[in-house]
Amino acid sequence: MINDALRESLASCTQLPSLPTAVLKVIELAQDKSTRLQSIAEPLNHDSALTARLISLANTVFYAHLRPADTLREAVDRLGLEMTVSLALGFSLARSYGNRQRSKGLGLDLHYYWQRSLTSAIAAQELARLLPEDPEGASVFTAALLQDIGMLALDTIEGPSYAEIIGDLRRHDEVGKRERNELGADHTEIGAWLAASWGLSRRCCDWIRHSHDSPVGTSSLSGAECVMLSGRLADIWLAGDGPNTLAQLDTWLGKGVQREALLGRIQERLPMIAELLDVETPERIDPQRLLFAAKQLLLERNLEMQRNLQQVDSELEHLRSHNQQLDRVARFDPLTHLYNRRHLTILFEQHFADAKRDALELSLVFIDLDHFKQINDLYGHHQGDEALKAFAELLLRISDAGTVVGRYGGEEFLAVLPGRELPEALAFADRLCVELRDHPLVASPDVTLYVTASIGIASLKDGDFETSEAMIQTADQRMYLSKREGRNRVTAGRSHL
Ligand SMILES: Nc1nc2c(ncn2[C@@H]2O[C@H](COP(=O)(O)OP(=O)(O)OP(=O)(O)O)[C@@H](O)[C@H]2O)c(=O)[nH]1
Repeated sequence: MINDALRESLASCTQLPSLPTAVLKVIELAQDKSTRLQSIAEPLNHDSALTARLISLANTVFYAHLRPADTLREAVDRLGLEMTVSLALGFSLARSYGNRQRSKGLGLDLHYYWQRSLTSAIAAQELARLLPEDPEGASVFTAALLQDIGMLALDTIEGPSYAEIIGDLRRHDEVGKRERNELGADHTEIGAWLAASWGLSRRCCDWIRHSHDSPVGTSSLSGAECVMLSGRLADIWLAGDGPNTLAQLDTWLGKGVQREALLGRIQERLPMIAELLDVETPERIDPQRLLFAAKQLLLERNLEMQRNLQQVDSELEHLRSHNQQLDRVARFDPLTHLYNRRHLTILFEQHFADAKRDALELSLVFIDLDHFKQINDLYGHHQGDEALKAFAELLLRISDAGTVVGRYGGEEFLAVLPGRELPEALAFADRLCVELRDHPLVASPDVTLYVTASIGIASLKDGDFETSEAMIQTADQRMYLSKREGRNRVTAGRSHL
């Protein structure tokens, strides 16, 4: 979108790039389907310089006939309607705009500008010719030739500051970005607007507007896409980094396009159109060498990408293992490797909710080791730790697959028995007490350590608990009762409270 201020400047500017009446007339005639090819020649006949150029162009090898064309009518006949219009247009603009600006010695490098425009135009047309269906080569020629015409308009409005704003002409992608930032619109929009004001077809204006977009990348290119790629192809000659430009183009050109043939044909045609527009032919390139260098570049990039991918893979692996570690820290007790209090509570809440919903049994065994402070005091903290670890192993050993055990606090443990009633929970607690009685928790050459436990049991059916916390609290109170009554015992059910 062109902003209001810019639109006003464009509307009030009397010096915008313009076309002679004869060329405007030709454009108008060309829009009319009933126009006979020959009537196109009439308005142009008065422009002797243009006439001479068109005739000489029509006699080049590209439009070769047995007999040379002597008149403009014959030249138009050979060149065809669109091509005549295109060349008349380019010639008139290059003639008037090029000279004026060069004499001032300010602003845009017009010589470079016209070299790029004409190379683009030829590139678009040659690209279109290589495709299985030619999307009207002459039309793409016009749109590609005029794709940057908006730059001339912006240069006229902004004066010498325009060249400063857009910076290095060789970095064409940057030009559009800078125009949008600094002036509120880029030259493709202005160019489309200008082309519409000259009466060029809607399709041509659209192609100019989208000339700097990227192709969508389907198997074959459209006319619009030939125009989109034309400036980038021109940069192979003009931006000073052919292999890189060619490598960037590679994916868009696709398999169907013979690159060497394409570059060769563009190069062959450059001198003749350069002469018509009165600019120097861009320096020749060696397509074969350039393609080889581009291929090397692509290979290097491929390798670089593979290296990056490998790095990303190993970083991902590292993150994954770090996450696993974090997950372990969040769920497990570092000393005993049993579930920690937080995770144990979550799991119990889930079992409690399931049991409530499906009217299932659920029992909870609250275990507190007896006189643990004394163990630490007598044998040292390290032996205390060993005892806790051994107790955790014992818990796991006597638990079946459905039982969930964890460390609830310092020397407190919980066993959650889903689907189990009070008698089964009692059996579990008794087994635990028997194991503790019969086997020392620590048996090293220095220490033999027997530990007892005080246990409280709560079963869902027996308690009518509203919440999981209430059930834990009851089991805890019953464990406390076991302590009060002399430790090393199990308390379960109401009768014990
Ligand atoms: N070695 C070791 N000791 C711990 C750990 N966590 C808690 N303890 C100790 O466990 C002891 C618990 O002491 P108390 O709450 O007084 O209970 P108790 O000595 O077991 O006595 P009762 O519970 O009344 O039988 C404290 O001395 C804590 O330091 C641990 O990870 N390692």
